Amino acid sequence: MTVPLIETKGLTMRFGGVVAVNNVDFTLREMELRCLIGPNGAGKSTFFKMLTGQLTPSLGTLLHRGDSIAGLSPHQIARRGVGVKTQTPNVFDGLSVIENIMVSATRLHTRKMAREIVDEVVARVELGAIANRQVGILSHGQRQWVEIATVLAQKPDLVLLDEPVAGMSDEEVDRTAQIIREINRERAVVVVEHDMVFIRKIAKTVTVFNQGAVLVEGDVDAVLSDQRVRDVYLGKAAA
Ligand SMILES: Nc1ncnc2c1ncn2[C@@H]1O[C@H](COP(=O)(O)OP(=O)(O)OP(=O)(O)O)[C@@H](O)[C@H]1O
Repeated sequence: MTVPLIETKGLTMRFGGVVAVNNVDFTLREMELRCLIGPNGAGKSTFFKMLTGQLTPSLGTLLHRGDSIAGLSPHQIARRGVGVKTQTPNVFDGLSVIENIMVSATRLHTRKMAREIVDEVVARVELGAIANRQVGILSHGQRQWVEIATVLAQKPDLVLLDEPVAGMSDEEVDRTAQIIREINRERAVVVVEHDMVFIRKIAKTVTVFNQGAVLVEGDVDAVLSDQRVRDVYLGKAAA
């Protein structure tokens, strides 16, 4: 049997008396694209932060290619090939697009290799037209794409994206969906997102969280038409 890229068993996170993530079993295969959805407070961000090393699980196992990563720092997890785009901005406004990607690439690679990576990532995310612009003057969508490019510059095998289309226009959402599909040609991707239109554009398999646990998981069409999902989430969120 092949070892999963990520596997959790009984993963649990408590904040005092609040059980934010409760006994979650989750498996992600190499090259998979998985969307995590669920209503506010369902535990998606907490689960995501355990994968990235921002939070240390209270209980349970968390494996990356069979090795425990529970308690490793975000930097150690990044070195294992897990790239993360959080909701918090992580680019330098005063630097150009290329400079930002270079800074990120040189964190994990030699300068010579970083230069090659910058060219590859600029092409992959189609940032050539704005490559020399200062990030501070870019539109919201363009900034998000630069953020994604800085994640790709670390050459991860797994890309974790927390609400990548929040605040984007319809065109920007379309473009982001394209970028994510492109990334998924070579890498596994986990996306936490609220935007159902976007989920339908990119998702194959969806995991629905509710009250800290996995409510249902499966093919996007089956999941989004599941009555239990509609009751907890779509009934309120989708028109
Ligand atoms: N640092 C913290 N301290 C205490 N409680 C927390 C903390 N972080 C999250 N929680 C609680 O854990 C539960 C799950 O929150 P979480 O942010 O993971 O949900 P979510 O599904 O990501 O929600 P949203 O879609 O609103 O981002 C909530 O009840 C939240 O209030």
